[in-house]
Parts: sequence; C-alpha cells; structure tokens
Amino acid sequence: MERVTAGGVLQLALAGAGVLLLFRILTRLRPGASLQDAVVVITGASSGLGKECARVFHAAGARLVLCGRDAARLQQVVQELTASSTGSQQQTHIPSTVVFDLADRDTVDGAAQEILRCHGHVDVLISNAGISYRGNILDTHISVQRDVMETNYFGPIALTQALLPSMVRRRSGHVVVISSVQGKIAIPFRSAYAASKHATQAYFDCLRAEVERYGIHVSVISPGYIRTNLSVNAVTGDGSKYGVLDRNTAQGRDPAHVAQAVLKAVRQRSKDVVLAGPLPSLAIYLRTLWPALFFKLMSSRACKEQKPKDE
Ligand SMILES: NC(=O)C1=CN([C@@H]2O[C@H](COP(=O)(O)OP(=O)(O)OC[C@H]3O[C@@H](n4cnc5c(N)ncnc54)[C@H](OP(=O)(O)O)[C@@H]3O)[C@@H](O)[C@H]2O)C=CC1
Ligand SMILES: CCCCCCCCCCCCCCCC(=O)OCC(=O)COP(=O)(O)O
Repeated sequence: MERVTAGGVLQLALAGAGVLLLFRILTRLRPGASLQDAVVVITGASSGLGKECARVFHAAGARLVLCGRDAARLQQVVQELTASSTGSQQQTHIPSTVVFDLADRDTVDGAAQEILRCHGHVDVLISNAGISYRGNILDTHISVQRDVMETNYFGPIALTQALLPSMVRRRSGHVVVISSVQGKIAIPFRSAYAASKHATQAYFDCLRAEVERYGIHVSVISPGYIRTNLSVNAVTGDGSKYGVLDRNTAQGRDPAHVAQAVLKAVRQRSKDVVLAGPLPSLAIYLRTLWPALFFKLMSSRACKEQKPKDE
C-alpha cells in the first residue's frame, strides 16, 4: 500500500476547500426568488423584528398580510409603510391586517382562513411572533411553561398546518420561522423560552424534509440578541411581565439588519441560518462536540446569575 504523505494530505485538503468554495459561489449566483407581488404573511408585525420585516418585504414589492393581537398598532404600521412608499421605484402594495392571538387555540384556524381570503393564497409565511421568559424553574408555575409554549410553538405550528394544504395544492410556498440561538443551546433561567425554540427547530426541520417534494421551502432563522422589546415583554415565573430592557437586548443587533438577513434567506431559500456573534456560535458547536464543558459553563453561569438574588 502506498504511504500517504503530508503533501498528499495538504493537496487533498486544498482540493476539498476549492470544491466547497465553488459550491458556495454557485449557490450565491443562483437567481433569488422574486418578491414583487408575492403574498407574504408576517406574524408579530406590530413591533420589533416583525415590523422591520414588514418594512423590507413591503419595499421589495410584496403583498403583505400583517398579523398581531393589537389592531390599532397594526394599522399604525400600515400607515407608516404606505407613507414611506411615495416616490419608491418598486411597485408597492397597501398591506392587509389580520388580528388574532396565537395563544388562543380556537382562533388560529379561523385566522388562517381570513389570511387566505386576503389574496387567495400565501407565498411566504414568516412566523415571527413570540414571547420570552425570565425565571427560575423552581419558582415557575407550570401554567407559565404552557403559555409560552402556546405562543411560541403550538400557535405557530397550528397556523402553519392550517396554511399548508393550500401551499401543497399549489406545489409552492415558503415557511420561515424566527427561532433563536436558544433553539440550539439552552441557557439557565430561560427554560420555557429555550424549550419552545428547541421544539420549533425540531418541528420545522421535520417539516422541511416532509414538504420539499411539494416544492415548499422551510427556513429556520436563529438570531442572537436583537434590539427590541422582547425582554420588556417577557413573562416571569408567576406570569407577570418582566418589564426590563436587558443590557444584552439593548446592545443587540439592529432589527433592520436582521430583517435584511431574513429577506436574503427567503431570496436564497436558505434552510438554516444562525445570525450570531462568535461566542454564541462557538457555544452551539461546543454543545455538540464537547457537551460536558458546555454544561459546566452553563452551571457556573447559573450560579453567577443567581447569586445577587440569593444574597
Ligand atoms: N429580540 C431578541 O433578542 C431576539 C428575538 N428573537 C425572536 O424574534 C421574534 C420577534 O421578537 P421581537 O421582535 O424581538 O420582540 P417583540 O416583543 O418586539 O415582538 C413580539 C411580537 O410578537 C407578537 N406577539 C406576542 N405574543 C403574541 C400572541 N400571543 N399572539 C400573536 N402575536 C403575539 C407581538 O404582537 P402584539 O403584542 O401586538 O400582539 C409582537 O409584535 C420572536 O420570535 C423572538 O423569540 C430571536 C432571537 C433574539
Ligand atoms: C472554550 C471556550 C468556550 C466558549 C464558550 C462560551 C459559552 C458562552 C455562552 C454564550 C451563551 C449565549 C447565549 C445567547 C442567547 C441569545 O442570543 O438568545 C437570543 C434570544 O432569543 C434572546 O432572548 P432573551 O429572552 O434571552 O433575551
């Protein structure tokens, strides 16, 4: 048998890297999906990332259906978008709105039918609405765990399942879900939120595999901290509002930039996108490759964060 030399290994590695680079260049050169006149549904469009997604997809010429619980705030977004379109090069459309609560099981099916009545079909569903949580498992009522799961997991999957048959019939569609870095790693004092995002990742990974044959694409987007009101709106262990803008959130990414990344993911039909800095990205790899170290780091993080409250 021939001996493998160091030079041979290097050549092989370089060839491999070359093939990978070529593949990435070819993927980028693929024509992106056009959004002009596409019907794009955005949940949680009244604020934060959802509102920024509304801006970028509106500017790209999409026919928007904006969803949320507060009719007045959604109308405010419609007015802002309509006012901003004057003088735009792109042909833009006045968005429609559908008001419903994702955590209310009895309303989601009806809301899906109302969404379908807006334009007869849905091209892109951006499942963005969500709520976070701050709390210690020992002090958290089980109803809070359930409520967060209803908003972040059961509501979005019920909406997806209600819209899917129409996508399957048309042999076309794109389901985008805004998960989180916390759908890939679980950090202390976020049990309800991290669990809901892990469930989201798993469900939409299954969905991607099951519906690819119908020409339906699925993108899971996992951002790190974004500068929004997520922490302010978070619930605590007793169900009350947390009401604090956390430092990590305040120093997070600009939601407008994250919305641009969502637009890019839709155009390129990306399957799984992590939008995070080096430390969270490293933590995701560590969780898989060296779980013992990851768990140790999380325990010491829990001890540090718990200390001021205990003392
Ligand atoms: N901010 C961050 O650091 C990060 C956020 N994310 C994810 O981004 C997504 C958007 O959150 P973000 O913009 O940051 O936070 P915001 O709190 O600003 O926005 C949350 C949106 O979700 C809607 N919403 C909440 N509960 C419900 C419900 N029961 N039914 C219908 N709509 C609901 C709210 O609408 P309304 O109250 O008007 O009904 C609001 O528009 C979430 O899924 C979040 O997990 C992911 C990673 C990081
Ligand atoms: C040998 C070197 C090891 C280095 C590994 C360091 C491990 C560092 C841990 C990093 C944890 C990052 C957590 C990121 C959490 C995040 O970005 O969440 C996004 C959200 O969804 C925010 O929601 P929240 O309600 O928590 O504000």
